[in-house]
Amino acid sequence: MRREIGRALQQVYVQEPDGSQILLVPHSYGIAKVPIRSTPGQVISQNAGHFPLISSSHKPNLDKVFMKQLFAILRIAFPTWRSQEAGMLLAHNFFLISRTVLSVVVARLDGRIVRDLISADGKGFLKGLGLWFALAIPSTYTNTMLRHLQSKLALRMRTRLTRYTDDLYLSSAPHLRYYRISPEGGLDDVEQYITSDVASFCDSLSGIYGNVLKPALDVLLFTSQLSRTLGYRGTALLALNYYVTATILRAATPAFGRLAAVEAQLEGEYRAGMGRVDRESEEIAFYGGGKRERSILWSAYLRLIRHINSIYKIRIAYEWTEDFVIKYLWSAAGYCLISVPVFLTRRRHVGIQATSPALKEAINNEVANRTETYISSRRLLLSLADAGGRVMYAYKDLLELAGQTDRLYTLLSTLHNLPPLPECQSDDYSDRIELQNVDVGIPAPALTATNHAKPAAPAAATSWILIKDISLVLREGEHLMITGSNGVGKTSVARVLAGLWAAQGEGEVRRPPGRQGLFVIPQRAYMVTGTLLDQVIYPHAYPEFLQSGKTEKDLMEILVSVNLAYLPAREGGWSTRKEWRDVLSGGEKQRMGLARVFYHRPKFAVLDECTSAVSSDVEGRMYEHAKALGITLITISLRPSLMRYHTHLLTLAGDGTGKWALSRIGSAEERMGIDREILSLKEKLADIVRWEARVNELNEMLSVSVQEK
Ligand SMILES: Nc1ncnc2c1ncn2[C@@H]1O[C@H](COP(=O)(O)OP(=O)(O)OP(=O)(O)O)[C@@H](O)[C@H]1O
Repeated sequence: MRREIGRALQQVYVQEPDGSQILLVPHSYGIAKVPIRSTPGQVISQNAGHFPLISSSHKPNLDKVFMKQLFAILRIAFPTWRSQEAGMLLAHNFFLISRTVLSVVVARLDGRIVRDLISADGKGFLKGLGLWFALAIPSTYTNTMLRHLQSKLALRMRTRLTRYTDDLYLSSAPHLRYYRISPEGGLDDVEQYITSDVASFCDSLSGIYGNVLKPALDVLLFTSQLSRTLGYRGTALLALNYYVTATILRAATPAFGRLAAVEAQLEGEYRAGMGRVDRESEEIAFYGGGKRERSILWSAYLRLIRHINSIYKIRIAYEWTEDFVIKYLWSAAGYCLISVPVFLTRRRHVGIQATSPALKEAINNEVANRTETYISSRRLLLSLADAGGRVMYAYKDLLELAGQTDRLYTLLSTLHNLPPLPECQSDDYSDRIELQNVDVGIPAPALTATNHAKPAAPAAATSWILIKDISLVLREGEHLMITGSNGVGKTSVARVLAGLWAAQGEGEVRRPPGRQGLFVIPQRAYMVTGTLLDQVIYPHAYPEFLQSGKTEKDLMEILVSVNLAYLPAREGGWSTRKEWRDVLSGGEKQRMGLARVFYHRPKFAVLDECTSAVSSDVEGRMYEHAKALGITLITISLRPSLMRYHTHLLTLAGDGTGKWALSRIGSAEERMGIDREILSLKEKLADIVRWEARVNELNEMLSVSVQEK
């Protein structure tokens, strides 16, 4: 079984002919097969209309905006009335109603048992007791099922929302929302939204459903039952009681929605800080930055607990009022209401001396009946007080739900509203890359009206242009080197080529389609979670590797070409799982990047300073190998030694003017220029010998004058 689990971990999923996938998830010493169908683009664009951006001045509350937000999210959580979730909701409703009906029956039975007891009716008493036990079975089962269905419903909703959010967030081509949500969407700490906020929204919503619907149902049913015995005056008093209570509590309720949203945001900031330390632990350790990081984390943590503490303080006054109103005001109202029929509608017989046996029995019957009415009414009133109390308590929960809804809505509306990236991949350009009058610039934030809990840092409304009006055509076999000083925009050119940033201005970018057309190895080496094999084939997964027809032997040849042939033997084989980010050295990670290029064999490969830590002899061999495989290279580098592997040179000015120059490497003019530079450098080197002799002379003169003194 362990081997099977290992294979499932390696395999990850099975591709189905209809395009869906079956995920293989190790679960309880077995493998669960979970079918996954990604959300169709049509559904996403249909939903987009329900997620307009909300003004940043809106504060979460129980208002129209909340209802709109909630319904927009519910469309995703309950896509059709035939879904499993809808079935669960139906079952939940059934149990909710059953429980209320059972409570009424139990209250009536309670009165009956006491009546039989008072009137010494042994047979009736035993029958009542039998019924009591018979009712206990469905009552307790109903309670258990309610709790179970509530948790299941929360989990189902979470799964639906997580799948949808993941599809929207991670569906790579063409919109790259995971890459753009922070800089362009202005939303930070997205992991908190997707993991924690989705879960707490679902828990709250499914809890609220039971917490509001059931007591509300109880209140209606109990009130209608009680009105029979209370009469119209009692019922009117009951309604007045509800009104007064709701008014007092509404006035005393703080803005729980906003408080909940801010708490989630602070939680996210603290969590992101922890994640950063984990990710960058080695760099921090080299700098000895533990103390500094601790103070940053502590300040984030203190902000969080101060906020939670202030919520607790605010709650004291609120909960005090709540308890006073619900426990004491309601009980007092209950006593008054029960007394209404006793004092006002019935004559008082108790205490009258009965003379005849018939009158005595009549009085006894009346006392028994009144006791029955009293017991039933009291039980109903107690249940009513309890249900009403829970409706009132739920007000606070509803406000908190409004805060959580607002957070989730903000995530979904930001994801839906990110403007699409312009299409730059085309089959017509399968053998070349073309830039026509393109301005390369840092994209400006695209969304301004979102309701982020934290106001976004002021950012430029328009994009900042780094390189102006660039035009070039690069055909297969023409290797381009891009150079220029730091921060001039070399990587930004790669971003535009890869479609991560839209071209600014009127210009157009055209490139061959897909990963096979253009493959970028970024500056920072990225290691994926998984096996050693997964590192080489990334972003392919194992099923795609199998489909590609390549074998482990091919992978071994690739590792030989990047001087990493020792890895499989050293690490215990291709299926070894490790934290590769920490295991491999900087240079090894960079070589792994090149191994990926050799595996995918794209037409064009952008190598962004991705050999800076590789020794130059190995670097040269890797460049030659790439060219031999027919890969056209676009290298971003500051190392002149790499120029010899390229045919064209793009130099970015770096003087803030956005100017650039494209030249052929190896042309006569280029060589003459280089020769001239070498000559002038040699002359300068010859001067150094003369200068050194002169420095020695001067030093000697200086020491002589010191001695003379
Ligand atoms: N997402 C971003 N938001 C804001 N500014 C950015 C962003 N990405 C890059 N920049 C800025 O754009 C400029 C160009 O960045 P780029 O990464 O293209 O530089 P580079 O020429 O590759 O530099 P280096 O040689 O140091 O790698 C830099 O000043 C950088 O600070």
